Amino acid sequence: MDIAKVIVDVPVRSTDRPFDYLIPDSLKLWIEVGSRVAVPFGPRTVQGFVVSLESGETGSVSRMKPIVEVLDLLPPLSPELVELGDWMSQRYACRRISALQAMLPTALKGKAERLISLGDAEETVNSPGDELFPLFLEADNEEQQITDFVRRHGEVSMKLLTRTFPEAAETVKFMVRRGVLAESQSIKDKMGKKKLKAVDLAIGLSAARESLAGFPARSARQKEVLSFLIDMEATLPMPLKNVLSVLQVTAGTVKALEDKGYIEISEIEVYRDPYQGRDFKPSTPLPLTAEQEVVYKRIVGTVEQQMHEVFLLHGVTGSGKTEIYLQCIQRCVEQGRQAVVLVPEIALTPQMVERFKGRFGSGVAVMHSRLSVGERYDEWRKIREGKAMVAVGARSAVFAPFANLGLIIMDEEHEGSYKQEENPKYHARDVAVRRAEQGGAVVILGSATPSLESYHAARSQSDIHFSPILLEMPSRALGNELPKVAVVDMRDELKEGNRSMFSRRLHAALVSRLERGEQTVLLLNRRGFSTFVMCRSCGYVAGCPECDISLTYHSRSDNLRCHYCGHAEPAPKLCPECGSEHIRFFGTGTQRVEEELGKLFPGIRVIRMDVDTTTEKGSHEKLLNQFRDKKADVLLGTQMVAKGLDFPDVTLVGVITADSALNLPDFRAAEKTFQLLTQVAGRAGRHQLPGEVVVQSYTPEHYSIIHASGHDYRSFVRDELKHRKELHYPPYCRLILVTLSHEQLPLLLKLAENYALNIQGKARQLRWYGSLDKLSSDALDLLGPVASPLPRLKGRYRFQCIIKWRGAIDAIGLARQVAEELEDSVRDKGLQISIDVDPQMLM
Ligand SMILES: Nc1ncnc2c1ncn2[C@@H]1O[C@H](COP(=O)(O)OP(=O)(O)OP(=O)(O)O)[C@@H](O)[C@H]1O
Ligand SMILES: [Zn+2]
Repeated sequence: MDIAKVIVDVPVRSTDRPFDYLIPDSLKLWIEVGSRVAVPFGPRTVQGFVVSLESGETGSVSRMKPIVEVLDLLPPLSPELVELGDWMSQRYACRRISALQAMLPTALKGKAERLISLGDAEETVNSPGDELFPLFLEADNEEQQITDFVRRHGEVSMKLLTRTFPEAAETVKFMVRRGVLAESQSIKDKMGKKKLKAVDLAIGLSAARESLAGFPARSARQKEVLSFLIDMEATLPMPLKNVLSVLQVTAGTVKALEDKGYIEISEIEVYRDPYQGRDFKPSTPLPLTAEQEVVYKRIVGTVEQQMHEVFLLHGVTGSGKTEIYLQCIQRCVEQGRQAVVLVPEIALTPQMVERFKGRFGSGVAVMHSRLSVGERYDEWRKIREGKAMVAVGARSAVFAPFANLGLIIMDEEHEGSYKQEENPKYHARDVAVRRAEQGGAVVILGSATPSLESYHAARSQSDIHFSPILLEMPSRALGNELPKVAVVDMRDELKEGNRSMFSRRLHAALVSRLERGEQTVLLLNRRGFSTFVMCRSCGYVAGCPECDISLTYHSRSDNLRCHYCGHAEPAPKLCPECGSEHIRFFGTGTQRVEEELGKLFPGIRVIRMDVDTTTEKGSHEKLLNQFRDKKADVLLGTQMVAKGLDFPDVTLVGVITADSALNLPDFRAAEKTFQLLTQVAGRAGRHQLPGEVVVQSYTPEHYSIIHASGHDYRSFVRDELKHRKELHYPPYCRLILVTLSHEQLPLLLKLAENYALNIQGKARQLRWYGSLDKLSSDALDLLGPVASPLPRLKGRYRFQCIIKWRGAIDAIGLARQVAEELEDSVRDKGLQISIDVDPQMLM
């Protein structure tokens, strides 16, 4: 094998294919499928990934450029992941490089760096013993200083060189041209490995013991260090800073011991552990309930056979799904295979992590966005280097580089956050199923409210995505009832003169919890709300000058911000349109609810959890711990409070407005409302004390609210599927959202119409175009073009088309092909086309 096919990191469409490179003999041992390499590309050196190896004919090989270097000892990608990347690029109409990069931690997004070393000319002049000619090394000669500096380092980055010699750029260029210095390029990672000075014994243990006697009183401190190291022999090498802090000695003392040859100080590589110093309460497997036992047996049988299968575990809140996950993982690990647990980002609570770390200890790697770049890199390396058996993480953990993955669990599988909204726009559920198929692994999709796509696929064995086996757990593990849910019609409250955001029912329920010392969770469904600024006199609404959406008021900084482009401006005191002072902030923010609570219940202790109070690292955990330790009566928050919490003293859950999201232009609005209400209701009464739920609504007659209050998933599914079928929405077809954007509106309009016409024309030729009414047939339909719900973003106008399709046709390929043809046909590079396959948001 002397040719490597490489996908290069150059973000244009024309490079979205493998390029051939020669593998130099010196690198033959190191290059595998999945290796990350530096390769020449035009005048530059870029990063790339080896996707296959071939032997070439002599003629073609001689013209190829060689690979410059291999960037890692272990290839960061496995052949399996490379193949998965290939699949993703077709499934999501994305570039292969972006699929591969999505699999790796940010730390490995290497960028080219200019390196300077000694050139041939310099070596012939100076190398025959320049110590013989000290006079030539005059320090005031800039060229000579630079040469010396480069010689001392062997190779230096241009960055370091210009930092040391600020005026050097011109001189270096001149020297490179004369061949005195040579320039090359290499790839430098964003983040290096963390190294630490560590102390170890340099002589044998018994020799060290004997030498203790030889220390005079003057070196008593050194003796102390040495005898300490002898005692701690089992944990050597030990970080130097620990020795210094434990013994309160200076670095000089330790250095003196090193000079005498007793010990050695060297650099060791350490993992940055985000959970360092934390004790997790060890847990052991619980005896399973009868319901759990049936489900466990069914899944674990397949795990033991190492076969591929997808299970949809529909278990009500508190049914003990997590215990099933834990025991299945245990079986998987006992077989020498590894497991991935996916949880939605906001459900990645410390409580969740604790349950896995408590069972599997340090064999658990945790990956989520709150970790620093370095921490994430090190958790990833723990997996790659075989030091972890279980990975718990948000959506991208589906790419955890395990060598022999046996089980992928996706908790709360219905969550929209499993879909990535930037390129590559993948859904972790589909990627998980595909990855498990490749490697003969089991997938468990767990939820109290499965997505309609998964549930429908399980029941009808439809071929839209995959065909999971449905397993159900209808009762709670601890035997207690699901909480009673009361729905309050807020229109009646208003009619009867209650203008507060709390209904009388919720108010009374809160009072009784405060009296009994029990706890309450309050949910403010913020989807669909915004705290925008409006003038009560003229109706002016403050909007973003770039994006055509209203600005959001942030009270902390007293300014207005655009959530799409980041534009910020001071909050106005007077209306810029009419000059009126009656310009106010609208919408119900968590802060306003908190203020209201304070007024209604003096002395009430509230913990507010939302994006504002959880920006700092660890703040989420701190707030939850305070609540668990009963330092507050009420936990008030957005969606964050709805998931995964399991606190024994929570007996009341209140939902301030259940239906705020029902009117969004989103065909999943009812499903999301139902899911959120069911999830949050499930936080109440999970242990001994019975729970109560109060849901406030302006449309209590809506079926999503009625069925959520009855904990009636099946009826909800029945009603919702009826709508989906009538209106041709998933799961009865699939969608592709195509968004075209350009700075010039008239041109964009023309291009968007072209796009739609071309799709329709081609579909007609292929005999795909037609009605989606006939359920069984291949069909494709196109809606639009229409202005996007966000018609302008960052100064660009946006139009969208929605492709609806069904059957065994390559609609994704068509959407992509037509987009590329359109891009090629316009010379103007200002056109951008984004393709979102199976979109979660139609915005
Ligand atoms: N077999 C068992 N024996 C005793 N207690 C159990 C058992 N299984 C689960 N539990 C307990 O029941 C409670 C609910 O379980 P768990 O949190 O796993 O439910 P869940 O299905 O994941 O719920 P949710 O979907 O609401 O997050 C927990 O306190 C858990 O410790
Ligand atoms: Zn904006």
